[in-house]
Amino acid sequence: MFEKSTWIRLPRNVLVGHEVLEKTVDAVEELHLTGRPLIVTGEIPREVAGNAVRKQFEDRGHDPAEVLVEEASFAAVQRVIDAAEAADADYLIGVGGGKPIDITKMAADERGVGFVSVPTAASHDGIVSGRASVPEGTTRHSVAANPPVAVIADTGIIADAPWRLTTAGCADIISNYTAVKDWELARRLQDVTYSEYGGALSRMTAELLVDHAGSIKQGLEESAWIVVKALVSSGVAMSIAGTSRPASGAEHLFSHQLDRLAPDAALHGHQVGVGSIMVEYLHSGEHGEWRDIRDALAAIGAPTTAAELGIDEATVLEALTTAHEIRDRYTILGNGMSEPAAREAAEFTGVI
Ligand SMILES: NC(=O)C1=CN([C@@H]2O[C@H](COP(=O)(O)OP(=O)(O)OC[C@H]3O[C@@H](n4cnc5c(N)ncnc54)[C@H](O)[C@@H]3O)[C@@H](O)[C@H]2O)C=CC1
Ligand SMILES: O=C(CO)COP(=O)(O)O
Ligand SMILES: [Zn+2]
Repeated sequence: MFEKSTWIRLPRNVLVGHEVLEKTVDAVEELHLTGRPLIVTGEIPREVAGNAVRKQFEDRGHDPAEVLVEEASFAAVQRVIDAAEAADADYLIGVGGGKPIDITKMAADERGVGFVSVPTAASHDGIVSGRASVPEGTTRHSVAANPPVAVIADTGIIADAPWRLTTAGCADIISNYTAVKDWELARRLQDVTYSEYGGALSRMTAELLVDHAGSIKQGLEESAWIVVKALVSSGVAMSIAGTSRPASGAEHLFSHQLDRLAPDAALHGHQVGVGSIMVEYLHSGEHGEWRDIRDALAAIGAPTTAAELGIDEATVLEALTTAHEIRDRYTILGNGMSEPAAREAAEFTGVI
């Protein structure tokens, strides 16, 4: 008897392009979201877009409340829930990079209200996804949450953001290559549920981005367009799969461990990119495709070494040898790498 079922949650309105920020209220009204919004943002994103969003709602007779968050943590989620309760907010608007957007996503889910995603940087593929990534103690949760009901990605704002944020988003996409390999491996070895569509979409997104690498250039709004479209596509792959697996394998475990060992040393996307070089080496050996990953990262100007990340050799090795402990997710790391094996992989690939 056929007993499978799936529930794919996707955003309804996805606006990407020039000056779409001005259409935020239109996109919200079209969804019949009514009542009071709570804008969740950080210091910089507030300047870049939050204040403009706030004014737009005020001009249209809404009365937005606001709360600032800077870190991805369960305490920050609780602060946003408390702020939403105090303001009697009917829906939430996350404005910023990956952290405010993840926090907004979880707080909205907890309160059972809708949320709108307003990315101010193309730095991560959580813009559209129904997942949030939050550290807690020695572990890192990939939390299921409802995806945004609307996404407003203004390519003018995103093109003006520091270039390193865009290269981080590209690297987050390039890491899909190894994430999908880990997922396939987990299917073969552990009978983990695999989605052909989620895997194929994720891999195709990385391939398209690499094919367009030559047109991804600093200051060009068209580059922001290419990268945001890829981030949307990668987020949809996660939603189709119902897990972050299509976009998060051993290279993400490595990055999550770096976040613990060297907090705020480097951007999420840059860390997963460097992780991806080594993880590809572990998958396919010295003659494998790790050089292609390294060269694709270098072509868009993302870091390919520990030194470029600003992280020392010992920390890289500790992150590699302990990454498998971060969560119960089977990857090429298996039950863990020995220190000599980690050193060999990091040295052979030129990461250290
Ligand atoms: N939910 C999901 O599926 C995913 C979640 N993530 C999570 O997202 C986070 C990483 O995202 P990031 O954006 O790197 O972190 P972030 O939100 O900390 O942003 C990085 C920095 O860029 C600044 N910034 C943002 N927009 C700017 C602009 N227009 N101009 C100048 N500065 C600007 C922020 O203030 C911050 O200092 C991590 O917590 C990661 O785990 C990453 C990928 C997928
Ligand atoms: O960063 C991610 C995809 O790019 C997802 O991270 P998690 O697996 O921690 O949810
Ligand atoms: Zn990521």
